[in-house]
Amino acid sequence: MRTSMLRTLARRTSTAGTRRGFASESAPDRKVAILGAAGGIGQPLSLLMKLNPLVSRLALYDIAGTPGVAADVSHINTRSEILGYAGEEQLGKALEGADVVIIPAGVPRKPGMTRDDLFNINAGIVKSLCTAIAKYCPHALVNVISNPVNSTVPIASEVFKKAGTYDEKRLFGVTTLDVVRAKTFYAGKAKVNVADVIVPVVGGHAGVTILPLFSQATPSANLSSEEIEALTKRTQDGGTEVVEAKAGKGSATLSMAYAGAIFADCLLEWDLNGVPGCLYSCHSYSQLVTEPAISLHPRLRFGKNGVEEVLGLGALSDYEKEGLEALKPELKSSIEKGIKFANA
Ligand SMILES: NC(=O)c1ccc[n+]([C@@H]2O[C@H](COP(=O)([O-])OP(=O)(O)OC[C@H]3O[C@@H](n4cnc5c(N)ncnc54)[C@H](O)[C@@H]3O)[C@@H](O)[C@H]2O)c1
Ligand SMILES: O=C(O)C[C@H](O)C(=O)O
Repeated sequence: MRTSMLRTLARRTSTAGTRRGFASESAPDRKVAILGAAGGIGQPLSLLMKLNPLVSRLALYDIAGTPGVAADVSHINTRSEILGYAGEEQLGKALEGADVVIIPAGVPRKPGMTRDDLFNINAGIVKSLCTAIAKYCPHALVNVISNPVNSTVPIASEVFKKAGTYDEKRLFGVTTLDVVRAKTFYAGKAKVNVADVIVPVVGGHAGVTILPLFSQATPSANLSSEEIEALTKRTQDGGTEVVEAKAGKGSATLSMAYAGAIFADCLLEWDLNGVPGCLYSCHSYSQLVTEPAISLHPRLRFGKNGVEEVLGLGALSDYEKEGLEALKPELKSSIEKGIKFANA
């Protein structure tokens, strides 16, 4: 269902000039803030969020470079008003009244690095941005993209706990890109229409902590265990595949912007607008933190107050059961590292 978003957006924007071409005035006012908006992910994500008719105000914040991005994006003839903010002194204004905050701020990997190698720089960035979120928009839904996600989300939750604003139902690590990849790779191997594919992915967002559940993939296909293992490995190494192909010029940006945009769209439609009975079956890393097991659940049901129900893992194959046991120590230690940093 999510994959139809861009087609829908394209259709809506292509009818510009008609009443239907823009979000109706009756759609609720929704402010989305992107922190790190001038970066490799931030720019295409700003574009995609500008195309989303559920957004009425889009605040683009970065330490520098946002006036240009904001001027550029603001010329697109869609509903949202674009607000550009640069420099720490403008962070509060960027966040005030935000319903959804998306954080792609921070440094990306180069070949040979792990995501955890980014911790020293990105942990501090996420901590300070979340401190500001707690102050200026404590009830926002917060989507953390900055790596290492397995540690930055715990940092965010600790900051919010200290500020008294923590709501486990409103904080998300964006691992949607793993789902996007799993669907693409599975469709290619199973020779099925990618638009029809559903693959739950559980765990965290780094190497073996990413666990795609191909045994539950639909449409089902008769893949061999070798093929399933190869698909699993490719999904786990998808980020590295891009980092190596970019050869020092960063990591996934365009596919990440897409993944970040569809997840935010899901929250805007299903959570904030309370569309009933919807199930987002492809993500997430939520409600985690002190209890890693909780973060392993892939399916979330959204309601007006964020996550309303966390559904179970479903039946796992023996291979997936092994993968699940293998990922727990690394995920747990990354979570603990984040918690320790936030409380130091
Ligand atoms: N969760 C995922 O699946 C996923 C996927 C891809 C990348 N990432 C991560 O996203 C992050 C960003 O990647 P990128 O390719 O866009 O990097 P980038 O270097 O191109 O952009 C990062 C942006 O963050 C900004 N920034 C730095 N400090 C900031 C601060 N304190 N406040 C606001 N903005 C700040 C920079 O100015 C820059 O514009 C990296 O940590 C990367 O590892 C995560
Ligand atoms: O691999 C990275 O460093 C970026 C991101 O986490 C990804 O999965 O593409």
